[in-house]
Amino acid sequence: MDNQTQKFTEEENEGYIKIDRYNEGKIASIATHYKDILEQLGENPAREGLLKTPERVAKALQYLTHGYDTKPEEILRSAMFKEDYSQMVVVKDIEVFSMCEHHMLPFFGKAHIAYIPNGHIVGLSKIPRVVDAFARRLQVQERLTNEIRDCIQETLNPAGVAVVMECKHLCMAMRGIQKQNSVTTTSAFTGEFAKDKTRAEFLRLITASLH
Ligand SMILES: Nc1nc2c(ncn2[C@@H]2O[C@H](COP(=O)(O)OP(=O)(O)OP(=O)(O)O)[C@@H](O)[C@H]2O)c(=O)[nH]1
Ligand SMILES: [Zn+2]
Repeated sequence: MDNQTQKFTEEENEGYIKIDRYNEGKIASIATHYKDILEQLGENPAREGLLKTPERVAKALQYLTHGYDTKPEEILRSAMFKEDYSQMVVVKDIEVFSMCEHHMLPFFGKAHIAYIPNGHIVGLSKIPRVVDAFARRLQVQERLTNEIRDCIQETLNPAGVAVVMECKHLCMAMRGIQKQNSVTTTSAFTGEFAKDKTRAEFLRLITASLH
């Protein structure tokens, strides 16, 4: 890879990325389009405050979609440990920032995730890292919820996975229907969480965090 195509530094085989370098070619191209967009909006891209805006927006967009360059399964695989623990592990109140694929406006909120180990546990930080890997793409909340569930289920092979996500969508708040307080809840379960009792225990553990 040359400097034009290598935009981020991949951390040693762990599938996630640290943004300390942008794809300069793409930044320049996206910035050119944003200069045009500013003009179309009736702005003057040559005024001082806007001079660097097209480039800033291009970098921000590249950051906000950097999940495409991650390998969520490898994030999990990089810290899986054999452990004889078979109770529910819950990581709750994970901040989520994503962008809806319809309007490219943010949606954000929290994810609550549980799994029941089946021989292996995973490094706790890797669960929020998987959330970010899928959230930092153009998404709908439903697909984001399912992708996180499927990645954990298929990679860690636990006895069950539960994902509950609550988000506010700015495309519903600052435009369109303009409902500032509505929150969307999505959920996805596998394995043991299909059972009412297990699911109820998970929901009880996250109740205080729910909207
Ligand atoms: N199911 C789902 N819908 C979403 C999500 N994010 C945004 N949307 C919706 O996507 C829909 C797109 O509908 P359209 O009618 O094509 O777009 P629009 O004319 O801008 O619609 P309004 O937002 O109602 O003004 C809207 O209803 C949005 O609320 C999401 O994560 N999940
Ligand atoms: Zn939207």
